[in-house]
Amino acid sequence: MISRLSSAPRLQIHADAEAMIQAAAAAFVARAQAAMDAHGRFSVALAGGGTPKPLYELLATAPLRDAVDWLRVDVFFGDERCVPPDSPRSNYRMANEALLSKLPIPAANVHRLHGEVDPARAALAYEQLLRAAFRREQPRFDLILLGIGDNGHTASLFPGCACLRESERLVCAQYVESQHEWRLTFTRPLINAAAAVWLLADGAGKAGILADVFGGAYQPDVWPIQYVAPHGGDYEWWLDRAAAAQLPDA
Ligand SMILES: O=C(O)C(O)[C@@H](O)[C@H](O)[C@H](O)COP(=O)(O)O
Repeated sequence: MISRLSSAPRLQIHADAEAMIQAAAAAFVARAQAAMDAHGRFSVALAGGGTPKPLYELLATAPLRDAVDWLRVDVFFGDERCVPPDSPRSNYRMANEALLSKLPIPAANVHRLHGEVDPARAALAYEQLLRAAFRREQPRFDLILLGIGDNGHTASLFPGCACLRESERLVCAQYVESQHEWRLTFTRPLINAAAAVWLLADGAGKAGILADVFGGAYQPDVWPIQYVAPHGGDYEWWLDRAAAAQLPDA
């Protein structure tokens, strides 16, 4: 099966979820160091969902925690539910509990999406913050982490959402019918400008949708992850064998 994606990802397939997370954590540390060597700092956008949580926990634990100069890391979020930061549904809360609160990282380096304020205002404020932080019109993250839902959504780019068509804005507020809630999300132009985009997925429950979006028809309004195609950046899928079971040569 050949990928019909406009930018085919490099597949990083590991025996199980634990091995995948360990390899991704080691690669995260290497990428952070490479970015710092190249331009002094490392900018990363974290994903929500359950899959990256063990990655965050591993990065928060020695020896990996001590292998990164966290003073030179700038942390952002690729999406957020419109809830307060102490909500159990908050992506910030999960990342803070699993990783950020355990690191010697200055609070000023951590930039959360404000899910507790008016969604349109929160999206605009984050976009302005990004443009100021990157000091350029088109911010280029060193690394954006993503997950995938079994309906093909990624970040909070859900099937059929108007924000899928966004070509100017970096961050959008979107009412997601299927979730009955407002979300804040990075847009396609921001994701695709990144130096690296990693999709993390594990478990048999992700095998069908991964095979569909990899080898099926190109229909990104149905499977929004198909819009991910970093131009001039690396695109990698970090998978365990169960998630990769229906991909070619897996
Ligand atoms: O806020 C979120 O929930 C997300 O950022 C979302 O896009 C997530 O990455 C996928 O739904 C996969 O979630 P799992 O890792 O829990 O399968």
